[in-house]
Amino acid sequence: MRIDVVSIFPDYLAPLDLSLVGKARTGGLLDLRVHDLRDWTTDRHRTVDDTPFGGGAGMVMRPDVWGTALDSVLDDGAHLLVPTPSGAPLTQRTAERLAEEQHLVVACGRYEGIDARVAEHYRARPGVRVSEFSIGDYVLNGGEVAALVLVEAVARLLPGVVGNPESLVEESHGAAGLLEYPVYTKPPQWAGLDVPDVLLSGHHGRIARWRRDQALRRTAGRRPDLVAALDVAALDRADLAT
Ligand SMILES: N#Cc1c(-c2ccc3ccn(Cc4ccccn4)c3c2)n[nH]c1N
Repeated sequence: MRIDVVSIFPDYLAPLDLSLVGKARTGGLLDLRVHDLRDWTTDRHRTVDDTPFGGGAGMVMRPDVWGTALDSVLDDGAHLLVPTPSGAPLTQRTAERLAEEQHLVVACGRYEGIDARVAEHYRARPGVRVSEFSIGDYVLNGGEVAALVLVEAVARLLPGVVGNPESLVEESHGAAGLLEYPVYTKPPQWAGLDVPDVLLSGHHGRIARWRRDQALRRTAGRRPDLVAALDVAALDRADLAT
């Protein structure tokens, strides 16, 4: 998979040189290219923004600079992803679908956002899909943090990136749509607190049922919205697998 990220702060994406994503890059599993939007400016001041039509506070990113940049990195079949507070929620299901694709291009806006004609222009281009997404109901200063989130959420799903693929199934928002159960490790006693006895029992069936019960309780308590969407069939399949 190839992912291009375009930003006026390319150093913001430096953490993608680290850990699993960094290993995926050096191992050839992920071709990640980070670009400075200002490389496509033509004026002495390398200007990327201007005042908004219709007035209002802040500045808007110019469509012409973005158009030159995206024409340079987009190819047929690419999926243009634009982080924005007004975007569709980025979910695990979205990440799973994106991990199946060949080429993602993430356009990181700043200021009050990117001129709306940019997304409109590329939606009209045959062979290019455009998705505006959001990583949560809070306001950030730009799209770079969202790009970090998206790249990590997608890269970890690529074959060979995570050591034990089975770990991708049980985690929060995994196949059954439940939040993850609580996890414990040594020492068995810490700060006057014990590990639940069932986890020391060696009885795999009981452990699996306890974990599913804990996941259900957590999901009902913290994310009642997910309970309504629970895939009971997937839950039963997960149960049968234990
Ligand atoms: N994903 C995501 C985001 C963003 C986000 C993404 C891109 C940009 C480009 C500029 N800004 C600042 C800004 C502030 C106010 C109104 C418009 N724009 C961004 C914010 N905020 N919160 C999320 N979950």
